[in-house]
Amino acid sequence: MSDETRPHRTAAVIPAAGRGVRLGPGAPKALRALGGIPMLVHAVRAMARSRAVSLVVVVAPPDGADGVRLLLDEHALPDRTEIVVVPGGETRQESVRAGLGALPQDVTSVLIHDAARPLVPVDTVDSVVEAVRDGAPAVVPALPLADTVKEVEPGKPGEPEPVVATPERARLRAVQTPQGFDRATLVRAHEEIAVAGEGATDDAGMVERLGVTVVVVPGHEEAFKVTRPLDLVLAEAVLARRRATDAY
Ligand SMILES: Nc1ccn([C@@H]2O[C@H](COP(=O)(O)OP(=O)(O)OP(=O)(O)O)[C@@H](O)[C@H]2O)c(=O)n1
Ligand SMILES: C[C@](O)(CO)[C@H](O)COP(=O)(O)O
Repeated sequence: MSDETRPHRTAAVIPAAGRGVRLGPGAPKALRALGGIPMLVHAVRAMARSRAVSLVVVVAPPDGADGVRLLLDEHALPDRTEIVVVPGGETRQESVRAGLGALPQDVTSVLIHDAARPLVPVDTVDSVVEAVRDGAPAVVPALPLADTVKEVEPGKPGEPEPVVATPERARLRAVQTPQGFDRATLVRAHEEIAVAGEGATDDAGMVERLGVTVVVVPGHEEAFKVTRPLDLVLAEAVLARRRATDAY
């Protein structure tokens, strides 16, 4: 079967194996409550809300896959979406690779979505899926920046850092997830691109290093990443507003 006639199947991989150090002490971030429900459950529901996504692979903390499976079984999730749980790794990149390894043969495109972005709207998910299905090998949702950004020469902790450049803000975008990929392209990036230390901060960056074009579609303010304590305050407020106005 040629690529044009092969049926599309889209899966989402949710890396959820991080500790959440910047959020402060407590359970792994993905398991912390947002509106009384673990952040991970919100993220799985956000992917499952897209009719294009028929499989979600959750990448759990390395020693927590059984616990995450039990937790997901306790919450209502759509029957039409298959959910698989695998253990993750020490870096985000290792965790994503573990998720990719769990995909069945028939999956043609993959979304990688942070558990830490629990409130991404379904329209954002669908616009990423659509761009991949239309032929883009790599797609990221993104927003223009409100702040001016400086490039600095990192110095010693506590010392002022010299500014080396001010990139033109109009050309910058803050990138979110889900990031969508042609499966073969993303797998190749994870096989060929080695990133030292903490690993790559996003998957699209690895695909860029292959020399493959990554395109941007509009992101959404509510797809923000819960990273620090103030983000959790904002997420609770957004969720409370949704619950008051939607059947959420
Ligand atoms: N070894 C890791 C590290 C991160 N992640 C996941 O990657 C996403 C984005 O990472 P981030 O927001 O940085 O989460 P943490 O690594 O948990 O945060 P921190 O850096 O504050 O510890 C999260 O859903 C996180 O669970 C992962 O699956 N495996
Ligand atoms: C993938 C990502 O969410 C895109 O903005 C981001 O790079 C993740 O970074 P983190 O430091 O691992 O949270």
